This record gives sequence, C-alpha cells and structure tokens, in this order.
Amino acid sequence: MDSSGEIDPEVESILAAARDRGGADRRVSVEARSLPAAFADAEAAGRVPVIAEVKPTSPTTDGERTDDPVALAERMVAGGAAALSVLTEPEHFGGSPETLERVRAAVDVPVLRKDFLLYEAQLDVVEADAVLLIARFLQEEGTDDLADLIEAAHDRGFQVLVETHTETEVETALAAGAEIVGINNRDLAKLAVDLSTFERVAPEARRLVRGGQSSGDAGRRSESVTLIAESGIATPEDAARMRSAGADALLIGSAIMDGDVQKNTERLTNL
Ligand SMILES: O=C(O)c1ccccc1NCC(=O)[C@H](O)[C@H](O)COP(=O)(O)O
Repeated sequence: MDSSGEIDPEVESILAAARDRGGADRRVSVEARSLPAAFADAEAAGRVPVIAEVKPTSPTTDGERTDDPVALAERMVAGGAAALSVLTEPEHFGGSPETLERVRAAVDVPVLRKDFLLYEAQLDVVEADAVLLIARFLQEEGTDDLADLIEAAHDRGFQVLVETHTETEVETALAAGAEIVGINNRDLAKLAVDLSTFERVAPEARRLVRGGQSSGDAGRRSESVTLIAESGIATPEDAARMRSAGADALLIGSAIMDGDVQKNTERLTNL
C-alpha cells in the first residue's frame, strides 16, 4: 500500500479479510444503469445527486442496523437518492452480495457495489451497476493492477468508481482510465475525516483532466471526469460545501443510516 504512515489496525484487518475472500468461477456480464444519467436526472429535478449508502455497520460506527436492507434502500430512493451504494463486505460492515442482489432487484436506480476488491475474480461475485476500486489498496504487491481491474470491470459491463484520497492517487486513477473518481474525505490509514480533503484535491483533479486533453495525452485518460465527494457529509451545510467545491455527486452513508433514512435523504438531497 502506498502510505506514508501507520495503517489503522481495523484497515489492516479489512485488507487481510479481502485478501482471503475468494472470487467466483463464472464471469458476470452486466447491463448497467447509468450513474451519470441518474445524476443528470436528479439535477434536472432540482435535487442534489446523492448516492445513499446501505451500511449496516462499520469500524467507525457504534452498533449495527439490523432493519431489512431492502426496506432501507426503498426509503432512500423515496427520499430522492439518485443511486445507492450497498456494502458487500461481511466481516467489518455487515454487508453481503445477497443483500446487494436483493436491493438491486427492488429498485430502479443504479447500485454501486461497495467492497474492498483486490482481484479480478472478485468482480464476478455479484452483478451491480458499478463497482468501487480503491486506488490506495491497488498499489500493493500481490493485488491486481488498478488499470487492469478497471478494464476487466468495463469488459463485464460495470461502471467503475475509483476512490482516491490524494492528488497523486487522482493522477494514478486518471492515468489508469478512471472516468468516475471519488475523493474520500476519510483517510483510510487513520480513519480521520476532513472535508477539506475534497476541497483541496478536486481542483487538481479538474486541472489534470484539462491538462490531459490539451497535451493530447494518448494513454487511457478520459476526456472528462465525474467527481464524487465521499464520507463525512453529515449536514445540509456539509453537502452544500462539497457542491460548492465542485462535487458532481455525494456519497453519504452514516448520516443517512442514522435514524429515519427517508427523511435524512430528503434533507441532504434538497438544499
Ligand atoms: O466508514 C468506515 O468506518 C470505514 C472504515 C474503514 C474503511 C472504510 C470505511 N468506510 C468506507 C466508506 O467509503 C464510507 O462508507 C462511505 O464513503 C460513506 O461514508 P460516511 O458518509 O462517512 O458514512
């Protein structure tokens, strides 16, 4: 892992579990619901494009939410969520591929698979409209390469959200062919959240995309990028702050999961 400091033991444990989790012995082929189209529809309806996350628990959450995830997901959509994110990581987040399958069958918005994917075969465990790939964890020896995984995901029909935390990781993501980039306000080494992360890194991401265009960068670089602000967005003021900093969409978990998920989603999508 590309990290300048110690890694939080919880994250070490998440990665150890991810290394041990197998893949599937079939190959999935997905007809994905478009994330950018869902964001555009939300904008056209006057709502902030929000990916609401079904996240039963996490290393930084007290307790576990045990309500039916399908009922939670339906209430998020009723509250105006443009898309959903569903944790499939079982050991630390209380998720499962079966949960994602059930949620995706019950809603018509795009569903992101939120997990810690390290190997191509792990893509084939369940169908989703998009998968998360975390740039930081795919620079580790013994994992598949980010660019190869993006290509493997696209070949199966998935959209890919590449999660970053630093300018360097954004550069790596863009060079690897990412078209949808998440900037995580949570530092996965220390688990600290700081909303100024998105404010600092997003302008650099836009600059890199413009620079890639003007220099005729022939690599895998996309000509445009959808930027998503992830983590730590707790209030309408936080949401407005991320939008002012240039977020095309917001990924929100804890603040929606804590209490009435429909009301929470309404509060964060209607600014
Ligand atoms: O959420 C955690 O506690 C966590 C701990 C260790 C690694 C990853 C973690 N979260 C993953 C996420 O990306 C968030 O679930 C997502 O961005 C939503 O964040 P939030 O709105 O702060 O719940």
